[in-house]
Amino acid sequence: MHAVTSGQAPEQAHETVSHKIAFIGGGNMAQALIGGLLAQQFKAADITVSEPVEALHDTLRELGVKVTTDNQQAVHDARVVVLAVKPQVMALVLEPLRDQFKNQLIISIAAGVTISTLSRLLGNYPRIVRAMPNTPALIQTGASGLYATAAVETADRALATTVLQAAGLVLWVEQEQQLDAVTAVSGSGPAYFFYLMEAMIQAGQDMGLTEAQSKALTLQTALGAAKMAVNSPHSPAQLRKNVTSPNGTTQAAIEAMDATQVNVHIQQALQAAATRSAELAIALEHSSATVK
Ligand SMILES: NC(=O)C1=CN([C@@H]2O[C@H](COP(=O)(O)OP(=O)(O)OC[C@H]3O[C@@H](n4cnc5c(N)ncnc54)[C@H](OP(=O)(O)O)[C@@H]3O)[C@@H](O)[C@H]2O)C=CC1
Ligand SMILES: O=C(O)[C@@H]1CCC=N1
Repeated sequence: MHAVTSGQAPEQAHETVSHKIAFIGGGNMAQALIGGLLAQQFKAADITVSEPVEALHDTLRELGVKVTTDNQQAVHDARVVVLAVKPQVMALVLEPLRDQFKNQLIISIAAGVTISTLSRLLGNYPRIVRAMPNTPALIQTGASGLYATAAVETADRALATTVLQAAGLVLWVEQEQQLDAVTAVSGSGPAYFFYLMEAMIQAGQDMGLTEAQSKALTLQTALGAAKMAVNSPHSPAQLRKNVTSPNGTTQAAIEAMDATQVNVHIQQALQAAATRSAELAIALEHSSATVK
């Protein structure tokens, strides 16, 4: 795997790039990525979002971007097209766009939709990068896994890196299958931490704290633990041991987690996410319509 951390993008990315970006689908993940782009060097006037749900238009317009319901119009002048619709509707979305791509780099962020499926749906259009970002993109602390076939040129890889780097960490994988693992770890990952936060906030309340108190303590602890894990030379395992005094309170908590094999359940949960990603890939491989 090749990691490209956030910060200065490769030099090629800044050559003759107009940065005109079209998003097909303007939901949660598109909005998160747009938030990251706007916080970096990208101009709102260069971003067009095609989104059929009128209720989302005001939210999108507040970001300053152009909003349309016409996918063909959105992709027409774009240099980069981000496919940000659900995997299940990708075939329906791409069918009318099949002949619209001439000079655009396509970045698909849809879980489980393979390059071969995208390429087939687009009449063998070659300039496709798959990316798996996550919602902290909104605050430029996202993490994205990227994959492209060997046919995709360096300049297009650099451009994809530039776009996703606006959202945070970029990491290229060498095999497309690894995107299933990326999806399980970081694509879906924010949800697992929110799930843990929900449980901790509830536990604090059950033990006598107010909701506000428990929430404040839980969120600050999550922030502190994440910052320590990112900045410390020690592994997460060592940092955990540092909190765990012999026969103390943390040991009691960890023993309770080990007794019910919480770690095994977490591994099984991530495996389920990766399996679902692979299932979507298989279901969509020969599809020309919607898939469950
Ligand atoms: N949410 C996340 O954390 C992440 C999501 N992803 C991927 O991003 C993609 C989008 O996910 P997310 O943003 O959560 O989904 P959302 O449902 O929030 O956004 C997708 C939007 O696309 C709209 N849409 C449906 N059909 C079309 C069409 N024909 N043309 C244009 N837009 C259309 C949807 O409208 P409607 O509601 O009417 O269908 C919806 O508003 C998915 O493929 C997902 O796998 C990747 C990484 C993380
Ligand atoms: O849940 C999903 O399918 C999408 C992909 C990764 C995060 N959300």
